Amino acid sequence: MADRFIKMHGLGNDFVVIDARDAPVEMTRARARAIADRHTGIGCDQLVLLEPSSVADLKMRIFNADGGEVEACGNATRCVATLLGASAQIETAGGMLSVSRDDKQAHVAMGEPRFAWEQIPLAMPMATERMPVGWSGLEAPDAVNVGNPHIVFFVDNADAVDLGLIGPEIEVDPLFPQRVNVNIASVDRDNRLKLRVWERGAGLTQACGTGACATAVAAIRRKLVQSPVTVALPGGDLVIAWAPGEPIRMTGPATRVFDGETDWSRFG
Ligand SMILES: N[C@H](CCC[C@H](N)C(=O)O)C(=O)O
Repeated sequence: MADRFIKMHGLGNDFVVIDARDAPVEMTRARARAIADRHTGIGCDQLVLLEPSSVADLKMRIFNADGGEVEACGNATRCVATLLGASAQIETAGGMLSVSRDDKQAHVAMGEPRFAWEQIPLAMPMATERMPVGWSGLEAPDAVNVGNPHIVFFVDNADAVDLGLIGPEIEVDPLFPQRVNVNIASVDRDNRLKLRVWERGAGLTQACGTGACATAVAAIRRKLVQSPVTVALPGGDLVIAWAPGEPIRMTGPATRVFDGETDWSRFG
């Protein structure tokens, strides 16, 4: 019997979504990597597996293109929100998420950000604002956990940084025991951030929802912008709202591209 999937994207960050709520699909690192492969598989930045939940409308599991299972994916959360009712709860490894949708946008409460070095996590005690570290001229970043680990550098022009070169180096630096998503941001014009992201386990993507959340939180803390802030990614804009003590709220589009069928036993 053919297995169904839905190809979706959030601002060009693309997903293969498998709804396994009625029939389990065994997912391994090798199978996730094989499905995500853009040459020999279906192709996506992340694979999203939906399973039954005893505490929410469903459980969302996220696998990066390298096969690694991770805690959070903001763009995928908006996509999954459009498969549910007007409002819903989604259980993830990074925490419980409240989502809602209208005919154009999806809205996600991403939980509260965490800032302590052991919550990022870092390999040693360290201030996580204007950290005393640097790579190839990128200095004094902020580290934020928004369900998954992010490091945020603020520069004069985000487009002037060769993120394809420096991103993979920082991603695997021993300072980050679970690796890290690397964000390069600049204040674009009044109250708007330009953001480029090297994603842990996926590389350069058109957009990163959790990256936009982490960057907006760091910029609001530094008083570079005020909440709500527009974050301009290569694939388009997200609006992020946050104040200390509150969950991060993200709003943006989600696109269903096509429905497909395959046999998962072919992969991995
Ligand atoms: N690469 C991320 C997962 C996907 C995040 C991104 N696609 C988003 O929209 O948040 C990580 O390893 O934590």
